[in-house]
Amino acid sequence: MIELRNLRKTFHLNGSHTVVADNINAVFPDRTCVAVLGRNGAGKSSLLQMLAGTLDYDSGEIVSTGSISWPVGFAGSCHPELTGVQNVRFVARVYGVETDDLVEFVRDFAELGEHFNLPVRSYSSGMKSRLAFGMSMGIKFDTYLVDEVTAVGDASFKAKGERLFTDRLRNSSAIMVTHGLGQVKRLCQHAAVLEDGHLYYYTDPQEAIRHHQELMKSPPPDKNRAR
Ligand SMILES: Nc1ncnc2c1ncn2[C@@H]1O[C@H](COP(=O)(O)OP(=O)(O)OP(=O)(O)O)[C@@H](O)[C@H]1O
Repeated sequence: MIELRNLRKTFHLNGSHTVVADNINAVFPDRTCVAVLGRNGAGKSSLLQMLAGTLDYDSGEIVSTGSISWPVGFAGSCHPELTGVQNVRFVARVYGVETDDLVEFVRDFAELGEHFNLPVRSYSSGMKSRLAFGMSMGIKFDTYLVDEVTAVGDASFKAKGERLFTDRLRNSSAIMVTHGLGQVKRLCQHAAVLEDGHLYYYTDPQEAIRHHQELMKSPPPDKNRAR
């Protein structure tokens, strides 16, 4: 379970202030996959980073009862100068899991071939995502944070990724940022919409999708206005 209590986050850049979380209160329950929808720039990735503990917030609290993954997404969470294998070994040690088991799991899942033994800086963005997704899914977390990454690869790879993710969801939760509404319907039991610093939480994903689609018809709010 993860609970947000009056979570507030503002970015300050060149004299402008962007409020991405305006005193958000929400509970993400155990063993539930929750989609986070919202327009570009709403603050979805920032929210995942705050949940992972990699981004500070201004005020409020994030209370959690279990382990939380790093946010798995396109923005590489791997060291570019290390090979795929070295990155996996490093992560295995950090999270205290059996190193060889995780290497074999990721080798099998990510299908990187020879690249697995080459520096990550030589990978395509899809390869990096496959490596990061494989590493994350190879470790048993109570909550997986996923940022669009299941959209990576060709149709058969996507299906494979989704099967693995679905398997993990039997025992874990996930908070998944996605623009893929089909995926929300297939994978998520709940969904939330982030708009103008507010998080609208729905126990029926269809309602969240309707809300999101309605919002997308109107221009974005002025995030820089004083409040
Ligand atoms: N380090 C930063 N400094 C200043 N502003 C930032 C920083 N990081 C993000 N922002 C701004 O905060 C807002 C939210 O960004 P974020 O990446 O969280 O949005 P998002 O909903 O994930 O967007 P997308 O759907 O495009 O990926 C954007 O306006 C972005 O420009």
